[in-house]
Amino acid sequence: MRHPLGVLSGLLLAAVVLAVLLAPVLSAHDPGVSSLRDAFEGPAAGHPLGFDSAGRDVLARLLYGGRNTLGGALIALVVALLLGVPAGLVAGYYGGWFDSAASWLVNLVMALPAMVVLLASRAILGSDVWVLMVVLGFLVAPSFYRLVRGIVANVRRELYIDAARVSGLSDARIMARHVLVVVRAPIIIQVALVAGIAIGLQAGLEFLGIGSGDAPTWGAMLNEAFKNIQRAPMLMLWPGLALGLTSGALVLLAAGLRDLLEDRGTASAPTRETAAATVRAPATGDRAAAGTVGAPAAGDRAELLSVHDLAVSYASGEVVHGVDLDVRAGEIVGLVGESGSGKTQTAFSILGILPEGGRVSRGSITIGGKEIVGLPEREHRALRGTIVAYVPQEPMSNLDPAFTVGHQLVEPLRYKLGLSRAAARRRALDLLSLVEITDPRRTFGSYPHEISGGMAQRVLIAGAMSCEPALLIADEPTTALDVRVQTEVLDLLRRLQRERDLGVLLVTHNLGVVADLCDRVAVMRAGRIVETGAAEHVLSAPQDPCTRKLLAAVLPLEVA
Ligand SMILES: Nc1ncnc2c1ncn2[C@@H]1O[C@H](COP(=O)(O)OP(=O)(O)OP(=O)(O)O)[C@@H](O)[C@H]1O
Repeated sequence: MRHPLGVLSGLLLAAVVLAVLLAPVLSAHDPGVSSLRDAFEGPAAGHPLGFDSAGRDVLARLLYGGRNTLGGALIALVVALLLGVPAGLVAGYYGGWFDSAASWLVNLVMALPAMVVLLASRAILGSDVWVLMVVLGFLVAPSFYRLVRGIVANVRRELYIDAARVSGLSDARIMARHVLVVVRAPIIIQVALVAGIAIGLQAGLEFLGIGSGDAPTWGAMLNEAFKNIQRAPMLMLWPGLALGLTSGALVLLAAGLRDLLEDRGTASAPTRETAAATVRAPATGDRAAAGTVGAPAAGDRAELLSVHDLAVSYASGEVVHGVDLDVRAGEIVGLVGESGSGKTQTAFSILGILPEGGRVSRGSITIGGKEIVGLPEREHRALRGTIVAYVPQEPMSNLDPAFTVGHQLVEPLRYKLGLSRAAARRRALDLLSLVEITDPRRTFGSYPHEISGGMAQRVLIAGAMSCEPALLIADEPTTALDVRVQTEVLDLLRRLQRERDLGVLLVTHNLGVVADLCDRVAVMRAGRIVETGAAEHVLSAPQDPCTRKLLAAVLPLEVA
């Protein structure tokens, strides 16, 4: 109702579609039966729009013709959607050879003039209007492909997509849940525009006399009326009006949809209320059951994480050169080093999410005794979230802005642990309490932009803890937060480690954080570990110049 023009065009389209569907009810006449006696006769009883040049009822032809015209456009649309959208999704998400091949093909198709191809198709495939509409679908599919590919390629780079991968969701799920939701609105708008184009092209073909000829369509009616324009000009009016109003309504509807759907804030408001209302529904108090789910106690493992002689290489060369690192259950190990020293590359190797082009070129990584170098992606994914979890650096950009916090917590619980919707919601609320969020219900129903950075980081820690992992990798978990919140989040990590016997690998460049939290520390420089030992020992008697430099960076703070 906020967009009257959109509503009006929507209603007009609905009326046209309804009239066309109800053709047998609205007109008692056969659109093909002619009575030459009545040719060019004006309106008469039972024939409100009169007769055409062959003495056929104009209203019947208009209604039945609408079926063919709109049906033809629908076929073209469905073909275009089926070809363009999946191809665009795959090309945008994965890139690579498929993207190159599909983009090449799309450029080729777009270079062809549609009318000429349709004329040639008619010569080869015959005059069946439905077949021509399938060809038209092929010709307009590139507009969907380009639209979807462009958006998906952008969304693919968002951190929340990486976060979803890290939490162990499969590509298909990520595409369905996080990517499709972003392309949905533009696709709907494009559908309205392409429908208008398809109707126009189809009518154009029929007007030129290249369509099926015998079946009534609005374009064929125009063609016939045009031949007799001197004698009965009114015959042009009805199909012209039908085509003009339908195409115009589609364009206006597309504009209205664009105004509403592409303005996220306004469009998502109702959903948000619905989501919040669901969350506020009375919850059953059974929280104990949820606590039983998860991996076996981490303390059973002798060595939780063991990295030996790890090397990471890109085409440009080796960036991590033989790193050794161990994390035991219940231990917090700091991995420190200046920017570019290889901390993140080491952490990503453990998570099995090295960026494209990067690979573990040497060495071994075992988690709970299991070798993970060379593990198929499927098995690696099964480990992520459940055995090893990840807390990323920038909390805000790792939450999907299109979903509530609750939804993002519930999703992995349902699909990784197989919990029912209600059980997953209870567990998500428990997790929010676990990370000391004061009003879990409210946060559960909030969208990421409605919570603070500190809360977002707690939510991500809750998410990481959701499947009770044995090992947590936290990459600079406090850099984006102010000092007070930093302390709170660090306290929270310490508490979780103590209570749950969690092994934590804390990636940071801040030796202050290490002093505060870590049992042991490994210092990296230029892709190598240059110093390692008990945190207390390393901090009180640093051997390596790099450690001394990092230490000097935090000392002024301590003095202050
Ligand atoms: N995609 C990539 N291709 C090639 N080299 C890369 C790539 N990503 C990182 N590197 C290189 O790997 C090295 C280590 O980077 P890494 O991100 O692990 O550093 P870091 O210690 O985590 O730094 P920061 O604290 O700034 O995040 C850097 O020299 C960087 O140039």
